[in-house]
Parts: sequence; C-alpha cells; structure tokens
Amino acid sequence: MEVDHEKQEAPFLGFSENIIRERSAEIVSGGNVFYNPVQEFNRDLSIAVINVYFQRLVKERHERALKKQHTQQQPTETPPPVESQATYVAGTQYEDGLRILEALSATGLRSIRYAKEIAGVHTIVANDLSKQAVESIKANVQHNGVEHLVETSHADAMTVMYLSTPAAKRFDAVDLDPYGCPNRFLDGAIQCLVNGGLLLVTATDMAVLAGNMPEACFAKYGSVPLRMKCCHEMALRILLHCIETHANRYGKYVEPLLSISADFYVRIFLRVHVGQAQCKYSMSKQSMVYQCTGCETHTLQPLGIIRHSPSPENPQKVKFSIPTGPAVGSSCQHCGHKHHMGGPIWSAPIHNTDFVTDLLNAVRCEPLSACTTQRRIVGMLSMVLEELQDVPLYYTPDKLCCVLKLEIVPMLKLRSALLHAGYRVSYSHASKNSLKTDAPPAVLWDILRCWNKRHPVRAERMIEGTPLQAILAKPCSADYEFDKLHEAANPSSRKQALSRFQENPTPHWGPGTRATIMIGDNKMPKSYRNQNKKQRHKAAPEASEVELQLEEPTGAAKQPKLMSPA
Ligand SMILES: C[S@@+](CC[C@H](N)C(=O)[O-])C[C@H]1O[C@@H](n2cnc3c(N)ncnc32)[C@H](O)[C@@H]1O
Ligand SMILES: [Zn+2]
Repeated sequence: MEVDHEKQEAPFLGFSENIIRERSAEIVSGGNVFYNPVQEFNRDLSIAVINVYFQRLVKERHERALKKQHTQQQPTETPPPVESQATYVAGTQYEDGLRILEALSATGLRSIRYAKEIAGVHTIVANDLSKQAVESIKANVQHNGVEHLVETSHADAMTVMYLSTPAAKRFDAVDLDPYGCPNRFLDGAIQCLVNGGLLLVTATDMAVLAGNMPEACFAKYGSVPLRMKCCHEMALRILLHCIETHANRYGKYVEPLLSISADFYVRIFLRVHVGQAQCKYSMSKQSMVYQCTGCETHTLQPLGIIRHSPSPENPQKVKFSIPTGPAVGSSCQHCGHKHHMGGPIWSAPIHNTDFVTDLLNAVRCEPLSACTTQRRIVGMLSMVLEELQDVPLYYTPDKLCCVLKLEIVPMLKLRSALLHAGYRVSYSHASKNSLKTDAPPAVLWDILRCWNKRHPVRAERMIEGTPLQAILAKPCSADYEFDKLHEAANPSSRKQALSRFQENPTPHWGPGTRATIMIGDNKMPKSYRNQNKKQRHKAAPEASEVELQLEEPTGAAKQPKLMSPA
C-alpha cells in the first residue's frame, strides 16, 4: 500500500552497525527512526492481548457456525468440524487470520513481532509518515523474513484508515502508538475497524491527561481533568470517554478489555461494536467528577441513569433518564470548601475480567510465558483482577493523612479498618499507594478521626477554616479496628510479591530515547533534547509536552510535579 504524497527524497540511513534484538525480532535498520526499549512491556502485552483476542474471535466464529448449522441442518446430520485455535501457528498466513494495522510503525519492530508471535495472522500493514521510517521498516521486514505477512505503507495514518473504511478493506485490529496524544487518529480508527474489532491505543501526553493543562485536555479529549492523586486512572477514563464519543458518532460503542497505566503512558485495549441500541447506554457510563478544593474528596455525578421497567410484553425494558443533582452541596459536607468540577469521564468498568483472566492464563503458558516482561505482565494483570471493578478512582492514605496533617496510617491497618467495618477495598494497578473502596468518603474521614485519637494531630495545626479543623472538629462515630489484620487486607498479588510495578527504570526510561526523537521526519527541538538528557534519570520526559513526574510519593503526600522544558 503506497500513497506517494512525499515529493522530496529523504536520505536513506542504511544499516546501522547496531542490531537491536527484542524477543523474536531483530532491528537492523533504525538510524534516526524512533525506538524505545522501555516499550517492550507495551509490545509484549499487546502481543498477548491480540493472541487472546484472536482465540476469542475463533470461538465466537465457531459458536456462530454451530448456531447456523443448528438452525439449517436436518436432525440426522452430523455437523462438519469447525476450526479451533489450536490449528493456528505464528509466522504462517491464514486466509481467515487477522488483518492488523500498525498505523504509526517507526522501525516496524512491533509489526515484525506481531508477525512472528501472533498465531492467526492474515496481514499486518506497517505504516509510517516518515520516509526514513518506511525505509527502515522495509529493511527490517526483509531481514526478519516476514514479507509474506507484513506489508509496508508510506502514508499519513489517517489516509490509510480512511481509505480502509469500505467493508472489504477493514481491519480486525488497529494499533495506535503515537507520540503524545492519539485523538486525531481515533475517528479513522473507529471507522476502519470491523464490527467487534480490536483497538489498541497508547497516549503518552500524561501532563495533559493528568490535570496540569485542563484547557489542553478539554480541547484534545473533550474532558476536563482534575489534579488528583488518582490522576492515572482519571487519564484512562478520560481517554475511554473520548474513544466512546468517537464511536457513538457512527452508531458504535466500546467494550474495554484492559486499560493500563504504566510508566509514562496509558494503554487501552478495547473492542468496537456496532449497535445503535447499545449507544443509548453510553450516557449512563459517563460521569462528571466533583473534587473538593479543601479535602480533595471526590464525588461522581453520572450523566444518565437506567431504570429497569419490565412489562409483560417486554421483560427486558429499560428507561433512560437524567439524574437529579448536583451530587454535592454548594460547599463540601466534610470540610466546607468549594468544589472543582471535571469530566466527563468513563465511569463504567475499565477492564473485562473474563478477558483478563484468559489473558493471565495465556501469559502463564508457553509461548507467551517466554516474553521478557512476563513477570511484570503477570503481576499487573493479577492486580487488575483484584481491583474493585465497580469503584471508579481511588484515594491514597498519604494524601488523606496529609489533609489532616496526621501520621500516615499504614495501608494494611487502613484496609483492615475498612474491611472490619463491612466495606470492600482494593488497590489499583495504577498506583502502589492506592486505596479503592466502596466506603463513602464520610466513613473514610470518620476512620481518620478515630486514628487521630491514637495519634493526635498537634494542637497548633487546628487552625480555623482549614479542612483539618472542620473534619477533626466532628466527633468520631465508631471505634474502628486497625490492629487486627483482616484476612483480605493483604491481596494475593502482594502476598506473592508479584512484580507489579516498573522495577529499576533504565537510565533512558521515558517516551524519549538515546537516539534522536523524530516527529514525522523532523528532529525533536534541541531544547527538548537537552532537557531530556538532564531529566532522563529522574522521570519521563515527553517529546512534545511537559511531563508529569510519575514516581510514587514516599512519606507525606506530594502534589504531582511538572517538569517543563527549559
Ligand atoms: C512513537 S513512534 C511509534 C513506535 C512504534 N509503534 C513502536 O512500537 O516501536 C511514532 C511514529 O509515528 C510516526 N508518525 C507521526 N505522525 C504520523 C502520521 N500522521 N501518520 C503516520 N505516522 C506518523 C512517526 O514518524 C514515528 O515513527
Ligand atoms: Zn472537602
């Protein structure tokens, strides 16, 4: 697929002396083309997801075929066998295999790995806007012997996707892995996917998504972010909201399979289905978020509600309506301060636990168990399965205690207190220090009042008008149990010490790399590169945006820090 829109010849970089090896693939031609070794986790996970997605697809096809046979065949006929996943192997082309588009491919590494490690491929189109990148993809595809599966394309990703909207040309899976924000590619991706197709989206503009530039976030994603401790989950939910609104325009809706916040980016795996009727449910999957400017308590205000109103003619009948609100008073019921309002965000579950269970089983077995980042994938997925799926967003004990200037409650004590009081708790995969709970915020503050009795805040801190004074002035309504460890307080992933977070980030950790970062065929501005060098060891500098420091806080709560380019 060649769209010849580039007139001038960019120099072909040729083969570099360095060979990059990542699992099954070797990259022999890279030059100035983007390559980020830290994204190996992202690529490993994507390979696992696409493999399991294809297994599901085969099963769905099988069930459909059986159903068809059942309705058509005579009772005496024996049904012919329908192919199962076991017959598919990686590296071979299948007529009924997946048509995958890697819309922003850089060196082609991801596409080459998809060709070699995904069982049941028809074609992979590896596309890039940069001529250098495309030369590099061609050389790498040839070197790895996957020309029969990987087709190279030199075009704007949007052109490729819009030219692929006719039914016969659609893709089963589209992978968007851009620099920064993926928003401009979403419309085309939604339109060029088959019904039930898989969309894989990365966003690395975390400073925007995590609340440092609300005006930019609204312009890009149609949602106002809030600066919260749970900003990584908020980022996932903003991106999901954005993709859902794109899908709804075409009578489609999304089914999130897995939504991951990792290192310096978010990555979402979801299916896009056709269904006007299901689009009506979209309103009730989105919420506005109120955040108190004093104590940071968050409260969700759904945009829609669904009521089941069965009738004899239609037992499944539902009614869609608008909830009354606002969900908070004009000032915070806990501390009396005013609220900020953010959103809308996706407030329905962000993972499909059946899918994640299959995925976890798959990465524990050959061949996926052999991938380099397998331990981290197992840890991450185990944590995802432990998350309270019906509780959007989370608190952190350090921030809660910071508001009240209290000694920090150890996580297991706080979790035990909540569990003994009859509430559910979980971590979020997005933060080591997270606390998801179905306990109302009033209970959380009450528990901290109880903690204050044991570890009282210094008297001089009780200043009139502060959230601390307002919250601690109220009497504690119960004596919570902190000391008796609840059996569910320590989740299995933690007990087993599964590798759940990025360990020992490399010196070049972040969206940038040692090689020149390219934006299309243009080099990243020098000021960014210099800044990049200075900050490499610290956090995650972003190619085109200021970046958020993503380290987990230690000790008392810290606000996320911006690292602006010099
Ligand atoms: C982050 S890199 C992709 C990395 C790659 N997916 C991987 O796993 O190694 C982004 C790539 O997108 C390309 N690009 C930027 N804008 C594009 C556009 N509008 N259409 C196609 N490619 C584009 C850049 O040239 C760059 O190679
Ligand atoms: Zn408050």
